[in-house]
Amino acid sequence: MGSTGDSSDEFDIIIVGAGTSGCVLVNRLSEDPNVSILLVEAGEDQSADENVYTPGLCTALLGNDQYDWRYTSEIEPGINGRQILHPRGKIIGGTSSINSFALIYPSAAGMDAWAELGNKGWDWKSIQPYFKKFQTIYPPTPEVKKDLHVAHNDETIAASHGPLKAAFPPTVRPLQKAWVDTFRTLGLENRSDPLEGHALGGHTSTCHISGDKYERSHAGVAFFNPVRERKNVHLVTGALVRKVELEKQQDGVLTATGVLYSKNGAEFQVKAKKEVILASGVFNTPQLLELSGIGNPELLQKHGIEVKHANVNVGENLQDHIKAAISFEEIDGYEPGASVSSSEMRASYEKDRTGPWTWTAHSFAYMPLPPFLDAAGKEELSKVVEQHPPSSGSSFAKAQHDFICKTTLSPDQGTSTAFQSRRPVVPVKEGNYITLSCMLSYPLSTGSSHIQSSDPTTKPTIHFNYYNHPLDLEFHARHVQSLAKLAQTQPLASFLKPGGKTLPANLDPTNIDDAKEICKGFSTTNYHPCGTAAMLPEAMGGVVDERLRVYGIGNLRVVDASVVPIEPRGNIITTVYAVAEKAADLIKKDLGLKTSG
Ligand SMILES: Cc1cc2nc3c(=O)[nH]c(=O)nc-3n(C[C@H](O)[C@H](O)[C@H](O)COP(=O)(O)OP(=O)(O)OC[C@H]3O[C@@H](n4cnc5c(N)ncnc54)[C@H](O)[C@@H]3O)c2cc1C
Repeated sequence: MGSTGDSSDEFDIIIVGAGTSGCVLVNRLSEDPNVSILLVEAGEDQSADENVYTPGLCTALLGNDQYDWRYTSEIEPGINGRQILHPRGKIIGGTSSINSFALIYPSAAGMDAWAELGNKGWDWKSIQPYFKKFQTIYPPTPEVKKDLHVAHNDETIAASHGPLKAAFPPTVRPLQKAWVDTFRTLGLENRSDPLEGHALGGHTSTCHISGDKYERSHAGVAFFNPVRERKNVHLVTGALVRKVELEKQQDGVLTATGVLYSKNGAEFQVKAKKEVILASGVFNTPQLLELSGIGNPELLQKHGIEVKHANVNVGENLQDHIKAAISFEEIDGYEPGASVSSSEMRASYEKDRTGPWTWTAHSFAYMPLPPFLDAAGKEELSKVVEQHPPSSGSSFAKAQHDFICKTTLSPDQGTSTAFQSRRPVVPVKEGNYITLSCMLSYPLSTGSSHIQSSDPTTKPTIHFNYYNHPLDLEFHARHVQSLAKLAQTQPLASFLKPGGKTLPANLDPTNIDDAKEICKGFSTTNYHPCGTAAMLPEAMGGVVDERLRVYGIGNLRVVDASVVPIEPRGNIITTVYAVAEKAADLIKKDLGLKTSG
């Protein structure tokens, strides 16, 4: 690995952010030994830290300055004025190094909707191969395969051949089995390989945990470590990029020529001969664009930043997956794991990678709404949709609205991702609970993330506008009602105490108004913000084109969750990896880079 930090340094490509996307890019682009790449990361390499690599210790990472940027939303009127904490990884591997491991997949219809917005080459058929390219899936044991009715095709597992390691749980707990069996009772067992884009119903997800050592497989260990010794790869950590340098070229095109970063109190200017790529994440990427003079002129002028290129779309279109939950008191005597002390858990994990610290349970479902409604409920849902046309006249809002409403009315499309966990939805003094959650897959509400100062160390102002679009609350409350039905279905029902308590107390989810109160009063983020530098035609709200080039600027791209125009159905990281893999191919082609293998 080469040295950096010298103000005279010059590279072919500078990637800002060694996070989920940045690590994929440096791995793939450095396959060409003739291209020099600098990766600039604000955090440090903490892959050897037990909180990072031990699945069972992952909660220690959140809200801790050592690993987390610790963002917070502004007051959100739609959720009773609450503010929501938004962790983001400040560490090699970025948010993949602090997240919750679940690998859930988008729907073919959802990806096709991206293409229909004008993004040529981003339909499901074109992007699907990249979901296999980024990972290697360890096959489940025969017992796990049988008990969990695993739907992943053996061919898919065999064909996955990428750096990220993904695995099924090593053992099956009774509640995990009950989860998939409950969906079988409802006729909603998922029989479709989730990587085929048509999954529907209950299943157990894989996690990005290595199936041999039971350690977190994050972008840093999977994508960056194998290439860090390449002579053309250069890394600087603890370095905050303050802005992208832009210069007008002889042909009149405003072009990215490098970045300015600070480290240990000193500033460094580094040049990029070919490209600067922002992979800094959903809040920091728009912040860097704005600090560099690309954004809404009014906002930039307010903060004394020279307007280099006006684009009011920068930092807009922020979307997130919000989740609501109900907790049910569990039967007496079912408390798996509760009898094992943390010193015992540590001992078994350290000795031979066994015990509860190896895994975090991931019982998921791609939940359609209509199968949980009776005839009157379906009719009512259709009426609700008719009463709420697109909220603004923009062509993006109309296209987004049409796609989401059509999908929500379909019995064959999962429009919430449901899962079970053990943490009660509100803190309780006593009792054991099973919590069923549902995350609204396709939100219509959009918000923004913008600078509030020209100082790069000041956090941006983040507004999600949760439930700002009335249909989000209508749809989400009905999904909450589905959870109540799920809880009454066997075998899950047999784990819940008959007549036991439910949380939040005094709200009856079978009543739609109470279900809405559960959403407004208790829902929180599922941590998948996206969309702040959206890949869309500029007139529709775009910041980058379908080759992820920033409009109006030469040699500048964005590759991270910011470019996602419409939230994917499931948890977002599989899509982030697939987008980064596809972006690497686009960049190689555009720059004429060689590919190995
Ligand atoms: C608590 C939590 C749990 C989650 N669980 C899941 C899950 O189970 N499944 C799932 O699919 N998704 C999950 N996610 C979401 C998922 O992990 C993220 O969406 C994804 O990792 C984002 O990748 P990215 O490349 O956009 O950005 P990141 O991975 O965040 O990378 C951005 C990088 O840029 C660096 N950076 C930023 N600004 C600068 C700057 N100015 N100078 C230098 N470096 C900079 C950052 O430090 C970081 O390393 C979770 C997220 C959180 C917070």
